[in-house]
Amino acid sequence: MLVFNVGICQLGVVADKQSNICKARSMIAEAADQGSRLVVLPEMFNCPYQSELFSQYAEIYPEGPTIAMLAECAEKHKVIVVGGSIPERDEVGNIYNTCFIFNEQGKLIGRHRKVHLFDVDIKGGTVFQESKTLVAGSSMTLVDTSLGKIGVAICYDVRFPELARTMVLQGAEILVYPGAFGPVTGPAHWELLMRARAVDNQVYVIGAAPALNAAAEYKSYGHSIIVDPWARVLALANEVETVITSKIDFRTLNRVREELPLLRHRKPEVYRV
Ligand SMILES: O=C(O)CCC(=O)C(=O)O
Repeated sequence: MLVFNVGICQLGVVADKQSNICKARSMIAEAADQGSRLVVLPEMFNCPYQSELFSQYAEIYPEGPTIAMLAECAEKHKVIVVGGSIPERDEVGNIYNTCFIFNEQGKLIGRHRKVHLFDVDIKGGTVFQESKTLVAGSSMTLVDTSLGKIGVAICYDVRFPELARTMVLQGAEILVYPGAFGPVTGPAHWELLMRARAVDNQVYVIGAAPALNAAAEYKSYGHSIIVDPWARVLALANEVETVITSKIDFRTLNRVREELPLLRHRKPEVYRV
């Protein structure tokens, strides 16, 4: 499909899992009512973003109320749902930061387990150790959909341009990043990174963040964003709970790639380390 709308549900995550699920359900409906064919949720939308809580909120596919809600909403509203992320437990007890992706029939078409875990210690700023409780995924996630090829990665994964480039070289036309940047790196890097991945790769980029919850231990920067292949910001939230939408038009992507043929001008033989 050449032209369609996409929506982001920037929901405020609270401690009560059931409330998060209900909120996601109603915001997906709102995005669909506004004409979105692809609806994106934020990282860890059923659970406060705290390592020690991930196990308590985790679900095992195909069980679990969050996973069931995503499938139901996709089928009911006939939309593709990129289900942000939730803690996922596998059969041997490992926990991943996982995005489940459902098509318009409510069928699972992809599952991205966050590849790059957020283990940082920024002096005077953010300290986070996802690897204390999470296991990293080990593969790239590209899904074929009725709207085109979509690459999905999660939050800190956006800092690795190689991942985005590889997805684009394999045909991705939209890169979707559920994320949850904080108050330190958010203002400094969130929009920059989303626009950088768009301009580097001449793709649409969608970054979906939770709204700011002032009572939460980890405070999301919000600022969900939709960027076009010329790195223009098509829609940008502030920090409050909201649905944002924008039109995606693949004629823009084709024109940008035709006029400025970056991807054809690459010289991979020069880039070897
Ligand atoms: O890369 C950043 O600055 C933030 C990353 C993050 O919050 C995450 O990966 O969950």
